Amino acid sequence: MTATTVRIGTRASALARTQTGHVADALTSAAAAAGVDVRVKTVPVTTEGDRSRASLAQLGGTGVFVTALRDALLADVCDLAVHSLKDLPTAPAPGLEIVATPERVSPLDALCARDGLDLAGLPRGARVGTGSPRRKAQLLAARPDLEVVDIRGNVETRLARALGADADLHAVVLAAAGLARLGRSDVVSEVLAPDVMMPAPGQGVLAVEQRAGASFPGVAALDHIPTRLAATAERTLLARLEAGCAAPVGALGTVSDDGRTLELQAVVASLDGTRVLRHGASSVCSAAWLPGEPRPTDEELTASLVHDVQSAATLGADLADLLLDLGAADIAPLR
Ligand SMILES: NCc1[nH]cc(CCC(=O)O)c1CC(=O)O
Repeated sequence: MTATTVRIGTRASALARTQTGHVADALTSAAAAAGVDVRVKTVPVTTEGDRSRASLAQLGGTGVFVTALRDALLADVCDLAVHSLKDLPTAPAPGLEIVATPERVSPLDALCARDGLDLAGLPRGARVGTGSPRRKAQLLAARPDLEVVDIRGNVETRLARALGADADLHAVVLAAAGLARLGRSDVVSEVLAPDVMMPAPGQGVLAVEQRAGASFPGVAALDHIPTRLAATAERTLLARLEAGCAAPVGALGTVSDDGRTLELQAVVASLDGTRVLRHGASSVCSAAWLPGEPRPTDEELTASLVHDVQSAATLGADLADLLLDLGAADIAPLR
């Protein structure tokens, strides 16, 4: 049997390489289970987001990590690209499609503080680092006394600001998923609950992107249905708010264990944390997929999946409309 070679483009950062490695391993196993011999070749790609020292807000946020990988896909330099879904603009990319969202790791944010302190235990006026307006707003809503410091850089650089020998901050806030993928969950002093720190839409979800219409063995099997439904609701909400990834907007979708309900919670906050709009809604799912049971075949899934994805999108759009009716655009700079 001849092996099919699949080229996966990846950014050079440790987080990107780890994420790509997870997907590459899962792809090789899924293809092998289907009786296909797949060799994965990793193609390194550099992006503006990796090169620049400017803050995310300065760079304009949306898409800085993504464009070079997408160009590589379109130029046929690679076959698949692995993105953090939360870094992907909500607008569809012409000529490309997201073919799989593997099972989500934790969606939540994590406080990494000196001396293992939790948020409530930080001293008055403590300096906490984050480059994210969403995290800043919610930190200030919980603890108005904190001094939130704008920071940038890869995960290790940011951790060093709070935990390194020359630390100048009391704590930093990072995505729990990124830390888990890097094997650095040991530095987490508190996983922040969504009623304190609503995560970014798509946080903790990986998106596997390809040229539209392409087909590589094993890739479709990487898709995790509850993850796709949650991500669809979160990202449709973000798109309907016309908000970018630098807007102070959080959202979290959760599929119930019986597969019958998709719950969506969302937060829109003012940048100084003094006003926080929080709402939730839910929709009914077909329960065609149940956690712990083997994944149905695509043929079995298609009709119910199309229906569930559509309901998830409607849930996100309706919750966004409700937030807009309640004054979301007056509270937060959405664009
Ligand atoms: N914007 C950078 C980024 N993009 C994805 C992750 C973490 C992993 C994820 O959310 O999937 C991070 C780092 C962070 O926010 O701490």
